[in-house]
Amino acid sequence: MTRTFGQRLHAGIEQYGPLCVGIDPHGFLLDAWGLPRTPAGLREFGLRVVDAASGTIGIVKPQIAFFEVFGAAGFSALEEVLAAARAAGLIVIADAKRGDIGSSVDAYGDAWLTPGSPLEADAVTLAAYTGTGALAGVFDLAERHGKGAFVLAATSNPESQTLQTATVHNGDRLGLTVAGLVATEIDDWNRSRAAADHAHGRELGSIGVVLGATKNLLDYGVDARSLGESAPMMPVLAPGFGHQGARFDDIRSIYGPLSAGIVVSTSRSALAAGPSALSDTLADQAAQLAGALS
Ligand SMILES: O=c1ccn([C@@H]2O[C@H](COP(=O)(O)O)[C@@H](O)[C@H]2O)c(=O)[nH]1
Repeated sequence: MTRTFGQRLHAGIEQYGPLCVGIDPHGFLLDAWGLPRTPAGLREFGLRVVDAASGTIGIVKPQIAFFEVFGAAGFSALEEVLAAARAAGLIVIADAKRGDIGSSVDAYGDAWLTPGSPLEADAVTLAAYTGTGALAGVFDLAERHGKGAFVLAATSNPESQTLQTATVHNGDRLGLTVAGLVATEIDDWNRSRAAADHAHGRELGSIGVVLGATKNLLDYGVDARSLGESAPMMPVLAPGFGHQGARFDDIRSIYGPLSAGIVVSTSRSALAAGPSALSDTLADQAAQLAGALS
């Protein structure tokens, strides 16, 4: 029986903690790492992050945009990095932020989540501007293959506020913010799947949301306290630490009970350590995180 993504994520967090390092080959980081700003540089950068993460933490998150810059050659480098990360037993979240009408977004699901696909990852990030219902085909595909997805709800950037705090003005979700609506609908999805598949007793759902750590979630209309009571609990991908200003010590106050299913993402604040110190830096960050969550 294929384990669900939620089960694999839960096991990974139990073993290594919730730290996830981004594979974000910014130009300034390639320079600092002594690597060229070319597809070969990206490949080397990605493989070194995989090496440093392997055996130290459990999750990596390649930022697809940096690979896309180089077209086919960038994607070829990415394919090697994804394969190496998965072969090392890391959980790979492709931060691709895909979204479209259902008939097209399904193809994104095929690309990122189908076993054997050149870009196979364990989970992909999605954007719900077309409505979370449009993403249902990807959620179904993910479930069939033991994969996952994280849907943008309250993003960490300052520009997100006006759109994501706009309120729903009709239907049975009247008064929810856009961020709250996405989080509620994803929570509902996980609960409906658990009900359909009760025998597995899942601890974490397989479809999660992105909730930026730089935000007061209640201001965005996301009630972490009530969402955290759901079974299975919706996993949360949490960017915004370090470079964007959020601190591990604030996790419990930001995410409340959702902290139990959180994936804590750091990119620049870890990667700035450079390739030879990266493994130690990740170990330090993982220890700080464990302290903050104890
Ligand atoms: O709301 C969001 C969604 C995604 N991200 C991505 O996470 C990393 C953050 O990088 P840092 O260097 O740790 O700031 C990056 O890939 C973003 O695209 C996000 O920051 N916020």
